[in-house]
Amino acid sequence: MQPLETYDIIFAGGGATACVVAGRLAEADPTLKILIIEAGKHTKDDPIYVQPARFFANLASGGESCFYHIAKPSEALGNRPCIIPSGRGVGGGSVVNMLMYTRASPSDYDDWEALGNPGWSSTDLIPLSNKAETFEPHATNHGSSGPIKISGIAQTKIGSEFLAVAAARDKERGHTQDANDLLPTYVSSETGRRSDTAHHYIYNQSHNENLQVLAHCRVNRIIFEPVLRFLNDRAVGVEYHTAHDKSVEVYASKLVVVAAGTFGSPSILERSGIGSPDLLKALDIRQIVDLPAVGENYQDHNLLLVPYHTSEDEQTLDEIFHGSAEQIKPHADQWLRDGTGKMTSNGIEAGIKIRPNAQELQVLGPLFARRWQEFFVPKPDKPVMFIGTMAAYGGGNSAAVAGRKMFTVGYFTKYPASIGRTHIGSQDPYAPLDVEPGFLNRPEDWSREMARRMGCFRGEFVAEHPQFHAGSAAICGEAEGPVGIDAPDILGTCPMKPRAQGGVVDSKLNVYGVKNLKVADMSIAPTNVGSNTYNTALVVGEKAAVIIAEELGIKLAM
Ligand SMILES: Cc1cc2nc3c(=O)[nH]c(=O)nc-3n(C[C@H](O)[C@H](O)[C@H](O)COP(=O)(O)OP(=O)(O)OC[C@H]3O[C@@H](n4cnc5c(N)ncnc54)[C@H](O)[C@@H]3O)c2cc1C
Repeated sequence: MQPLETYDIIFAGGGATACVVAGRLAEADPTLKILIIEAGKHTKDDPIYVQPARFFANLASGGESCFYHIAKPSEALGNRPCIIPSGRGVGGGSVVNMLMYTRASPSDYDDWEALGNPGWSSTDLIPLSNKAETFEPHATNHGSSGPIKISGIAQTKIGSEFLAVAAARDKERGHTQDANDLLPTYVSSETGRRSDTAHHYIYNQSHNENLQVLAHCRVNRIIFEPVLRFLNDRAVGVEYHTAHDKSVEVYASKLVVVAAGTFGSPSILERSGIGSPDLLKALDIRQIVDLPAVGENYQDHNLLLVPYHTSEDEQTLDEIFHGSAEQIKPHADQWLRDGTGKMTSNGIEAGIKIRPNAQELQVLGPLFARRWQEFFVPKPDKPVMFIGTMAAYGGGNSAAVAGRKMFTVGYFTKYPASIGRTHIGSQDPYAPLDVEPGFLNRPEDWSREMARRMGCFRGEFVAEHPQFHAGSAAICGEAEGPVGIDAPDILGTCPMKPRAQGGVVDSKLNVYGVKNLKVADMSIAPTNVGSNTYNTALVVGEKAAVIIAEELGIKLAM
């Protein structure tokens, strides 16, 4: 790659959303000079990213595919810290995630619009979700020609058994339409490959020399230039550190887009002097904009992965998730031969987005009842939880799978009432962040059980079942050590709202108080969505591309 002297647009961060925006703009106008600066490595054609079933071992390895943010210990988690991963590498979360396909509830986007964001309603955004996808399972109201391929070929029977139990034993349950079935995945049935944004929006345009990606480079701050004295500052470039820790400045004539994700984007803004005056003063950073909402409003889904034993004749993915190179080889060989078999699967084959029945509401008590009445009753498309199966052991104790086959049930709360924050603790772009996710701070955030009724059930893997205080349905156990409880569907730390109501960007994604600076990633989501968040990242990316193309007078493909 021959570096250019200046660029038209620079992306600070090259994750799921950035690749969509940059790829769409480059495709529409190949003369546009675009630079993506990404902290992680290139991911092109690397088996750990493109072979779907390798996602688990890749995450469990604790390697360089993710940032692992260690939060401050909190009372609600028994004074333990929790660890929250976020994607790292070209494609960000889209190359490392669990490949589960679910969509936001329409009312989620309508809530965004109602917060003062014209053009962000479900009527505006669902067509953009369709534009991004080719949805292979037969369904109405989905896309049929987008770059992201969605399929759903079950490799085990565990998902269908789970759905059979739900249908037969839980007749009173409330649920929403998406998802309430076998679960689609971000996998192409034609190739068996993961459908991430790096390969499907960026690497497929490697012939375009004006679309450049710098991997292993960490953006430190935005460079500003005053427009006029006393007037807003204008973003003109970024300063980044190379893998060899050399500091480099690079300039953009039209726009800088911060797209470093829910943790990365507020950090870059704060290091650039945009944030709370108290924090900036304490860290000796020159204030560009007084914007105290930066880094606040952190939201996620709470997830518990609860493992069970199953019978030895059951098909599971344990040999790929936890197996030796020798055990994995036949599956990798089959995948290389014709893109089929267990290597194409994430093992997460069924799920239900559930709402409680009248009896459960009684059990859940008055605190949740208030949240139910105020938040869930007026929006019948919002689930309280997602419950789904994984046809493998979903924990990190390798002894668990020695000689026993396992399955796991995942319990996600979709709209936790608890809200947290993330801020920088120093000017150093490599320093750990001060993260307070707020998990379970509010007692309305709760859980539910099904696995013991499934035919494949052969007992709990007790060591990893949550231990509750007597009489409590919502407090985490008192065991020592860190706890994994986030989904990690992280969002909200640079929310799109009016400035006076705690916003960081306006509905055109412009950062308040400066010019030529936008944020485009899941940090702009002002409120939570009732789905895993990759789909919403695609939507934000497609919408950002439309906004930027309109402003630059570029015609985008519809
Ligand atoms: C482990 C995991 C599992 C998930 N499973 C699912 C799932 O099954 N289904 C689903 O729908 N969603 C899932 N998600 C969520 C989904 O992947 C995210 O919502 C999505 O990736 C968010 O996109 P983003 O653009 O906001 O951020 P990201 O994709 O995280 O991109 C941000 C990028 O910015 C880079 N960056 C950060 N700081 C800097 C810096 N200073 N300089 C340069 N680059 C920087 C990062 O390296 C990263 O590549 C999962 C996420 C994770 C992490």
